[in-house]
Amino acid sequence: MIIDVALGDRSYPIHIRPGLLGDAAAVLAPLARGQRLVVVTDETVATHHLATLAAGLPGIRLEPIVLPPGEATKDWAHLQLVVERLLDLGVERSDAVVALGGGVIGDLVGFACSMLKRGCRFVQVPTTLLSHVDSSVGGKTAINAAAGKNLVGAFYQPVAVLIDPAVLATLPRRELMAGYAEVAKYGLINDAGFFAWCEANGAAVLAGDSDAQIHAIAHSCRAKAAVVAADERETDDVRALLNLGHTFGHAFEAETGFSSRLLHGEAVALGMVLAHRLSARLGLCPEGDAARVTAHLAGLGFATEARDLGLDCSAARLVDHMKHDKKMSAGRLAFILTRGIGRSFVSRDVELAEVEAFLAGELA
Ligand SMILES: NC(=O)c1ccc[n+]([C@@H]2O[C@H](COP(=O)([O-])OP(=O)(O)OC[C@H]3O[C@@H](n4cnc5c(N)ncnc54)[C@H](O)[C@@H]3O)[C@@H](O)[C@H]2O)c1
Ligand SMILES: O=C(O)C(=O)C[C@@H](O)[C@H](O)[C@H](O)COP(=O)(O)O
Ligand SMILES: [Zn+2]
Repeated sequence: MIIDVALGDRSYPIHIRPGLLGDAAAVLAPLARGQRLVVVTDETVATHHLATLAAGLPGIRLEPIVLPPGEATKDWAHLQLVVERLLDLGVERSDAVVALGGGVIGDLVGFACSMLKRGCRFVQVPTTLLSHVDSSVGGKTAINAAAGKNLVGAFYQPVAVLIDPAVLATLPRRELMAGYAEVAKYGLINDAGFFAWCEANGAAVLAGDSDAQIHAIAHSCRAKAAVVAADERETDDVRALLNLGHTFGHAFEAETGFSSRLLHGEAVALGMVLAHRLSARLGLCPEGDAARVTAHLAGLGFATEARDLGLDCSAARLVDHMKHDKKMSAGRLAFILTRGIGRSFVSRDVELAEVEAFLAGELA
């Protein structure tokens, strides 16, 4: 199956097929200059999947750059390391660098490629559910800064995305769940029917049912491709909806130091619950819808109570993290709220004092 991301002369295909990782020559061989491809990956992904990629590319020499796994790798030091290695390897602008891994590798490598010689091509070969359904598509690339999540980055599109759902067989359940949060997000944003599908099939996705996983991936990629085509640079209050739950989520991630204590998807799951509860408190969303979101995610094993994170911090401190949100403008935060399941919208009417009072209640 191929889904197109329609962006004029920067359009690209998302290929989705079980077994694609070991059979990628048709897409990747034409991108290999001098029969060589540079692949940036992490240690865990290299162990599980690098040999499969290589086996499907006979006659092509892979030059792997292997980084430590985890969110901490999305930092200045590893950005510099990747850029310097790409320069040492003589990567040219017209070369295509392969980002093989989860969202950390995709975000970091995409950003490195955006600046290498003012831009070389890159291919996303995502290996987590989160990167299949979200991070590999749309061209948001970034690293984290001391001040917060994804604060240094660029919009820079890949030339192709290759998704092999079979690689999810080696992904730990906790990581599968983290990706599932971003799947459910598409339903909560603007597709109540898809949220109902998630309620019926979420457990199957997490149990490894390949039909359910492929449906979740394809539906999510189509939804994301449509949003990105409509508002690539998040200027029209369309793409910003993909940030549902992220203003809370990124604050929790910052507070836990971008560590494995709290994964991005786990933070987003809790953040989406809180966005629904805050919307209900503001009289915008039926309490029943907020309860339904909590019930679905809690039923699958997500933490849905901020107080259960064991954070040793005040609501004011979390709001301080939120002040670094990229959706801040003229001192006001654009917050993704909702009128109910599938009815999210961008609000600029939320007072940070109101958010702080709400969070104080959630942490108590
Ligand atoms: N650019 C975007 O639009 C976008 C969207 C959503 C999230 N993100 C970013 O993505 C990052 C999270 O991505 P992630 O959840 O993929 O995390 P990740 O890249 O850290 O991968 C999760 C873990 O799974 C391991 N792994 C990857 N594939 C595997 C496989 N097939 N089998 C076994 N282990 C495997 C990795 O080594 C890592 O330890 C965050 O930094 C987040 O901010 C970006
Ligand atoms: O692609 C987007 O747009 C998103 O917002 C997707 C999010 O899931 C993702 O976490 C993104 O990196 C967050 O973007 P940011 O601009 O808040 O850093
Ligand atoms: Zn996200």
